[in-house]
Amino acid sequence: MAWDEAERILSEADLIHDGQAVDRALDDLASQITERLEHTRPLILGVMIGGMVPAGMLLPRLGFPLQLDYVHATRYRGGLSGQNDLQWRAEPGTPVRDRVVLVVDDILDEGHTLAGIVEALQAQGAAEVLTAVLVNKLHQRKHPGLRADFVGLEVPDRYVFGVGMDYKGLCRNAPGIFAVREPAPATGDRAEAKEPTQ
Ligand SMILES: O=P(O)(O)OC[C@H]1O[C@H](OP(=O)(O)OP(=O)(O)O)[C@H](O)[C@@H]1O
Ligand SMILES: Nc1nc2[nH]cnc2c(=O)[nH]1
Repeated sequence: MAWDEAERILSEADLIHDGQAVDRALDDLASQITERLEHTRPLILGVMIGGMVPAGMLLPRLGFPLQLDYVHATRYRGGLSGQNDLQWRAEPGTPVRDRVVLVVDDILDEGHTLAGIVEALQAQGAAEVLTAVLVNKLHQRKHPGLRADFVGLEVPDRYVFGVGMDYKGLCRNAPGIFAVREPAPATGDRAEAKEPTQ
């Protein structure tokens, strides 16, 4: 575990959304989800590990009958970039056949994790699979056609952590959403960038 490194990264990180913004986003997510799912007796599946924090903050905001369970599927496995394969560590313990299922995760980045989970739940006979993420990362590298049904906040195309999201397995408890500070460009790069174009 990179404890010292994680402390330094947190102290130098840029705050993208503070705790109040996260709370407002969760309120907003909850009202959208309520409008869509309140009469469906849904099965809510938190995606371990990161999804457990936003799922835990979201659930008390949902005032209708629902059932909670989890799946554990991971692509990053403590690293800062995703592997090609989605590793399943726990399939849902509750049968999903004929159920309306809401998958709750912390972040939609390239979308391979959510796509793999949605595909598995559909293959298991779920009646409908919806997805909710606390944050959506803005870039053009998404798994084709992948969008979350409910999105709390947008984040820039940087490595982010906090509210469930980790930095090398740590910092998931940071109370807002932070982005790892990017190193300043090398002097040579800067000089090159300033070079006038002919
Ligand atoms: O959209 P993608 O590019 O597929 O990435 C998003 C996934 O990455 C993180 O999981 P990770 O594999 O790091 O596991 P964790 O929940 O244990 O942090 C996060 O919790 C999402 O599940
Ligand atoms: N913690 C964290 N996990 C991710 N999984 C995919 N993208 C990210 C990210 O930016 N931060």
